[in-house]
Amino acid sequence: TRKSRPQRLLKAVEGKATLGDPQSVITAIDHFCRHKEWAMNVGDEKGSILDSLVIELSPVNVLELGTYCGYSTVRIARLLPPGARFITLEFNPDYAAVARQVIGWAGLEDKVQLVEGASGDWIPRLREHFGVQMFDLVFLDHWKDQYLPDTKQLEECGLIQKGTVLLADNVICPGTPDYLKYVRNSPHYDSRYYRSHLEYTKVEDGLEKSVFLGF
Ligand SMILES: Cn1ncc2cc([C@H](O)c3cccc(CNC(=O)c4cc(-c5ccc(F)cc5)cc(O)c4O)c3)ccc21
Ligand SMILES: [Mg+2]
Repeated sequence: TRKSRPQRLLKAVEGKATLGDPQSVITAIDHFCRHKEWAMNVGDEKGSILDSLVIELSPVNVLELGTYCGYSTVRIARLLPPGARFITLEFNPDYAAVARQVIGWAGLEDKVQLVEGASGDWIPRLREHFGVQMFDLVFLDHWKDQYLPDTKQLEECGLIQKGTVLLADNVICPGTPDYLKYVRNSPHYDSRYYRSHLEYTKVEDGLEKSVFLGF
């Protein structure tokens, strides 16, 4: 059977990137998606905004919802301080299999814990299973209608505390209207929109950064 898009993307990494060099993995994926076959990675333009926020925050505990092929996982993990803990949740086993290899090519497997399963099932178990108390940064990039329920569940589980930064991809395209309304209207969040473009296109999209102010 024909290879899947994630498998074709992985082939491009294996053919172009240098083993153990995260930047070459990022460059190989961006080149493949811009010139060969579009894929829903956060991409280079929004990725640069993500980079600057990770560098500024220097987070110790990071959660990513929606690994896909591991592109944003590599972007984030390559910038984390030693001893940081990074959990990324992926429910699709084919995506998870490709992501493990992409993360491995970047030489970042020791910095990332890829957990196979759905966010809603895992969020209530992160504290006792991984001994994590709270997250400094949560990157939301999974099903767009899951951003809001998962944010509420993270609040209820005490995994979002004063200072936690939520960074949401695709708040314009495909769009996350209910989530956006919530974080922008809630007195408990200080929210800001970083205008950009849908990965590898001229279509408007952007990232929403929301800092939890405490209850
Ligand atoms: C519950 N749970 N827990 C873990 C978990 C993990 C997943 C998967 O990683 C997964 C699978 C399919 C879709 C997504 C969401 N991503 C998107 O849908 C998206 C679309 C576009 C776009 C934009 C314009 C188009 F024309 C087409 C697609 C651009 C983007 O950047 C995207 O992120 C995520 C799903 C649910 C999960
Ligand atoms: Mg996205």
